[in-house]
Amino acid sequence: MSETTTPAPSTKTSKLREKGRLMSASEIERTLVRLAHEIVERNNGAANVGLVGIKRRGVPLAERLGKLITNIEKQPVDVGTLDISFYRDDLTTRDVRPVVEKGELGFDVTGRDIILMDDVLYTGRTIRAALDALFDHGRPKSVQLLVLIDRGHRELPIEAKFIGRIVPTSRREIIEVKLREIDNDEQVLLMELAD
Ligand SMILES: O=P(O)(O)OC[C@H]1O[C@H](OP(=O)(O)OP(=O)(O)O)[C@H](O)[C@@H]1O
Ligand SMILES: O=c1cc[nH]c(=O)[nH]1
Repeated sequence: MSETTTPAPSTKTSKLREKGRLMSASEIERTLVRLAHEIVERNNGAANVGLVGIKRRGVPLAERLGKLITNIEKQPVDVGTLDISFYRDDLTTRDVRPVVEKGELGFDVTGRDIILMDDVLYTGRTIRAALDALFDHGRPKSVQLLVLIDRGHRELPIEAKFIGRIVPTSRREIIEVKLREIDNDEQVLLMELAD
């Protein structure tokens, strides 16, 4: 993947201040229950569905949705992982390239209805890289995108089919999704770059 863009201000190099909480733990849970039902409804069940989470926070989302769908449909659902990391050329973050890390996805995606999932959808570049990576593993029948938060500012023609919450944002704002499996915390915060 050789592609450049001007990213959101990096949470790793910039001072951020909290503007408010967008979702609590119980709101995240209820949203995932709703999304599980939507996936089943729009795919006429889950027999051909496979879930693929993008590291890092797409992975616990995929695992949780896998359990929820299994409970609804009373049959197991395949859950896999794609590892997309960002290569930042310098710490001023003017130049960012999504990099696909080599590794097993976990199941054969060929002919399957794949629900690709991540925590935040912003420019769409992570998803674009994930789609390339997914097709390196096989040829799905369909790929449907699920995100917990859609914050707008797309730079590519990529849209989610399943959305937890649409949050209009400015480019100075950042969505921080915290999940207990990774962050030992569970909430969604709206942050802003401090002056
Ligand atoms: O639509 P995009 O502009 O590609 O942005 C969305 C991506 O940004 C975040 O990852 P981040 O780089 O913050 O890494 P992290 O998940 O490891 O914190 C988020 O988890 C998405 O994967
Ligand atoms: O606000 C943003 C933008 C990209 N990725 C995030 O996690 N939050």
